[in-house]
Amino acid sequence: MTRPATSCSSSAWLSSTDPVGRVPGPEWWDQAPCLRSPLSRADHLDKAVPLRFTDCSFAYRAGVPVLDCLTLEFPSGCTVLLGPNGAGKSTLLSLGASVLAPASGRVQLGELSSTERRHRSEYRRRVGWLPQHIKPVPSLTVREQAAYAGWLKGLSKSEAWERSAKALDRVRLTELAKRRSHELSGGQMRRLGIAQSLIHDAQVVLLDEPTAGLDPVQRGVFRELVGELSESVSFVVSTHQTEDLADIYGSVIVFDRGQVAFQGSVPDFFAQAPEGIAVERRAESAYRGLVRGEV
Ligand SMILES: Nc1ncnc2c1ncn2[C@@H]1O[C@H](COP(=O)(O)OP(=O)(O)OP(=O)(O)O)[C@@H](O)[C@H]1O
Repeated sequence: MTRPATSCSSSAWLSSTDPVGRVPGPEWWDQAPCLRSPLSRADHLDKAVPLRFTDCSFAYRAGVPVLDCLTLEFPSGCTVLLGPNGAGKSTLLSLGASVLAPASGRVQLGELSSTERRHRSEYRRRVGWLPQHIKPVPSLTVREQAAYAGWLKGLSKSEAWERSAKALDRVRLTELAKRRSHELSGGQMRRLGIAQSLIHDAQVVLLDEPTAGLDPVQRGVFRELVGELSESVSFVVSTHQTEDLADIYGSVIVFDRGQVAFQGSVPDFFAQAPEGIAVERRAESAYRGLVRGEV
């Protein structure tokens, strides 16, 4: 591996020749050596590539399926994924991120398969993912951790370092860039996770409860960020927060017990609520009518 450009050389992370060996990372970073290969410009030309699940089945334990022959295509644009606890939303996003592999069926981004060995690194470069539980990488600063995520997704070290500044700015973490990431609060850590998932210009970004623990101002920042990026990136956002649905998303998927209970536009979703329900209660009412609840 080549050394980074000069402007970056003061950073401990950038001066290491093998950051993968030096830093024990969160689960998706542990796969770094097989993920890492240089990005080309052409990778991001065609943004509107559908993420598709075809006849997908998955179980953590034999005989207890979380997904059973699920077929689902996420539309381009911003999609909100709703569903009760245990419905399988995180599992679905982990399969979409290729952190988990289906027992049968296919997960594809366009023509790329998440499980075919020859497609895997390309697939992972095109998909950004914020897991539900994001961990600090010991000894790295906030900016180093963001840059490290970009490097693992195929950016050069110097490019990852440059882009990390923009990514942190987007989530309003610039002031904390030099702090060790393990010193961040839960909400700040979440914002770092969002920055990491955006740093390499993925085509599809999967965010698992990105606004959990964020204060109202930071939820507003998230809303603006998604609005700003959604012309060039497709988002799938799993959340339990339905208040600002119409302000952020174009489509809604309600997931219940591993199956799609509803898929459609935001107005179609609101139309599921009984007539006469106040505007501010329509999303909650529509949701309640569609799900059977926790398993
Ligand atoms: N690592 C695991 N090992 C065994 N079972 C698991 C594991 N992770 C999730 N499950 C089970 O799989 C099912 C789906 O869980 P999942 O986390 O995907 O749901 P979810 O919709 O994201 O829930 P929540 O809204 O509470 O985050 C649940 O029954 C859960 O108990």
